[in-house]
Amino acid sequence: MLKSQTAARPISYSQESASTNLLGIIDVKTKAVQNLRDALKLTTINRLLTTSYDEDAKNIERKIFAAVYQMTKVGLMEREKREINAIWFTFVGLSAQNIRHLELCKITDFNALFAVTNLELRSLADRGRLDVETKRKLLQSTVILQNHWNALHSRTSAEDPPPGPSTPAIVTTSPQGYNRSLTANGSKMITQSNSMSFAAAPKSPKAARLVHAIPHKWHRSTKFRFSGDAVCHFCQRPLGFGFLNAWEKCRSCKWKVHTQCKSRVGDSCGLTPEHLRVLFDKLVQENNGGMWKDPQSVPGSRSMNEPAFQFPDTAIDSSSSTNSSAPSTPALPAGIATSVTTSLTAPYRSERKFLFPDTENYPAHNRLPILVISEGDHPTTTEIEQETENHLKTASMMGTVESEGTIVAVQEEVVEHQEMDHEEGPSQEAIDKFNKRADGGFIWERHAWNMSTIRGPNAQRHHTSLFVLLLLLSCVPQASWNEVSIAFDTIEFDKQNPIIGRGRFGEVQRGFHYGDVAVKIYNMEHISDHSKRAEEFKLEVSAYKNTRHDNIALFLGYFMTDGKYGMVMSLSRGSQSLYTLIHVIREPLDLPTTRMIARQICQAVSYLHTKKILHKDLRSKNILLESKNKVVITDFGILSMKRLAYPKGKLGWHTSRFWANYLAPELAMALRTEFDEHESEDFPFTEASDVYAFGCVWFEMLTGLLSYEGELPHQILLKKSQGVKPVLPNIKCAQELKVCFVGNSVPKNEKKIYEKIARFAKELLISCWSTAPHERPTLPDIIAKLTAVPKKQRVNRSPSFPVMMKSYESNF
Ligand SMILES: Nc1ncnc2c1ncn2[C@@H]1O[C@H](COP(=O)(O)OP(=O)(O)OP(=O)(O)O)[C@@H](O)[C@H]1O
Repeated sequence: MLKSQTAARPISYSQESASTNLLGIIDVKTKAVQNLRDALKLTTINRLLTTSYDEDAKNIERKIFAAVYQMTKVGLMEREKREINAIWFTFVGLSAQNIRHLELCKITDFNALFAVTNLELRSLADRGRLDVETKRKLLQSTVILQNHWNALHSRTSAEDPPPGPSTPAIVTTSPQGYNRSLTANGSKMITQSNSMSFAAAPKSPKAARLVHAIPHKWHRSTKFRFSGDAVCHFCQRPLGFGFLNAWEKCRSCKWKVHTQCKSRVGDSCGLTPEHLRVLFDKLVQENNGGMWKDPQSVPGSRSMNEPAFQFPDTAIDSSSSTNSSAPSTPALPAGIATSVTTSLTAPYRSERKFLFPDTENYPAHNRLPILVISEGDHPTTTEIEQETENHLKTASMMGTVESEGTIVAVQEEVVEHQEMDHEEGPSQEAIDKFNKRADGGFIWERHAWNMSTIRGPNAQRHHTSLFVLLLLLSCVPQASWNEVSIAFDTIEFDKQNPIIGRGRFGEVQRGFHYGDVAVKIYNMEHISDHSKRAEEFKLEVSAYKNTRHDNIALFLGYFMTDGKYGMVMSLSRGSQSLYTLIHVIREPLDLPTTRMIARQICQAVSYLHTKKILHKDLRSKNILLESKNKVVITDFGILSMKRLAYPKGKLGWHTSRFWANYLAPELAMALRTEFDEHESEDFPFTEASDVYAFGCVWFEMLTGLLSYEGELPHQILLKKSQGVKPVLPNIKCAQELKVCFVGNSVPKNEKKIYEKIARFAKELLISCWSTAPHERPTLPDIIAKLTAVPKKQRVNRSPSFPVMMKSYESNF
């Protein structure tokens, strides 16, 4: 039976060459690979992928998988893993181009292949424009491979430590300075998809569990709690409100528990953000080649408000046990499963993922952060609550993706009158704080945020410069602030049409001050201590004050008068942003224009980075069209988590519309449900997160669409946290790029150049969207690439381009 089938379906050329190539590797890993070669000889791809195959075929299949599995155990090098992966894909029927695409999407070995969910794989296949049949084969073969993998794993786990696809050695470093090497044995997969029936993975032997002992650092809260909604992480009962609550909070893992529950929690607090970062580096960047794992599978999910990473040894209540009756597979949030009701409290789940042993149950407080969209000035809390409620009701009723809600509120009158000191720089207190930081142990300060400092791992490198900057602010003769201070009453505001627009952090008015100017009046209500507002405002403005770049809105001066805090800048004549051009006027940009704008954005942001300033809010709305061949960027360094948390309430973050669309995955992962002053200081904005945002703007210019267009903010957060990248939709951009995304027919004689340009555009996009921040290109790299982009002989011009942008051909 077996022989006759083999004879009927000879191995195709590609399979033969696949197995021949394989031999090169196999020489070194003889025994294991010999099995694979034998197995490959016995079968054909068609049989492998048919759903109704007979017993013999199944046996052959098993042999293949057993061989592949064995092979992975013999300790392959990265290159070999990559090669085998490519051979496997060839064997499955993927073309070299398909394989290249998957590799670009970080599917370079089995680990990476198994780390993506079925849905993600489908999306990757769509993005790579795999034809229907190849896509089917890829999906099906992956499921089969994984299925066998699990079966083999369960058979061998008793004898060997299972080498499964997500069993990396993890090294965590604790603040106490000890290193430990952890091996996540017994990785487990769960499935919610009916189409997949993975063999149940066995529980790992007790001895192989991770041991994790970082003592909690409890401190008793003396805060007055307005809301009684927060629950004890241990017993899940309310913590209480007012002063009548007796609860304590761990400074490391942020668990809040009743005092009486504390003794039952155990003394292992899990992973601090620092641990998480190291762990992520190991898991995500090294093992998965940039693909985010499911937040539940790695302790990094702590950053999404999950509880500390608890292992069975330290399990604290029945709900965290695998034997618990608590549902371990809660509903998939909307946006992942198509018809699932939108739920803001839905825990993160995905179709197929690895879990560390005994960790799949997380308590119910594991929530997605809520983003309340506010346009214009700060809405009142009631408005926000009402809006959110309506929003949720609609979303849950419809079960579909709807557009974002918008709250536009009238600016509350600023009643406070404050004594202003025009002459002062930041206070001595602020400078002392920075001194302290420069001296020794680094403390994240709120000022550091607002000063748009370089964050995260780079901070150590940069805080000295920050200190220098502050020192300059204080030591430079007072005149430097005086020179740029403008008396409010010397500004003439346009009486007819004063307001240019309102943003989340203030409004921009048209004015005259020795020429036309734009005056941005800041909301400073998020600083409750009035005496600190001026200082805070100056720190924000200092980011502008110290910049001089052709593509950055020109700072002319500032004022602080009668509770009004404002900045005067050059008026961008069109008062039109890139956002308006792309999404309101809906102007398709031709390639030279796209390239020119992109280059100018990169130059400006790169300049900010050299000044140790992070933009933190780079998006098309903050890119103004200054003239026909010039853009300027604004709104940099203003965004802070404290601002987003205002007004305080039980609800989440009050963000501008589409804020989540531009948020780098690591930021989405770091976003918690509640604002915590100490945690938010550590929000990981970096140069790389600015590069990610640039990728989104690049995407917008290419496609005329926002990334994740039409999706609700929390769905976007969820997808980002799971490494699901936006699907490339139909492209409305210039003809030369269309070929890349939708394969439109192009003149034959220009096809090659079109393809080259398109490939460049796409690769730039993919690299900026790398999940691992360190894999994103730097801005100078991007500028170099943009400069080298192939040029087309004839430029397609957009006839309906706005007045200020008639032609850019001359630039190229
Ligand atoms: N220098 C400027 N010249 C002309 N128009 C400007 C200038 N700066 C900002 N604007 C316009 O003023 C409006 C409000 O800008 P602002 O930066 O306050 O908010 P936004 O970016 O639109 O919204 P948000 O900050 O909430 O995302 C925008 O339409 C923007 O294009």
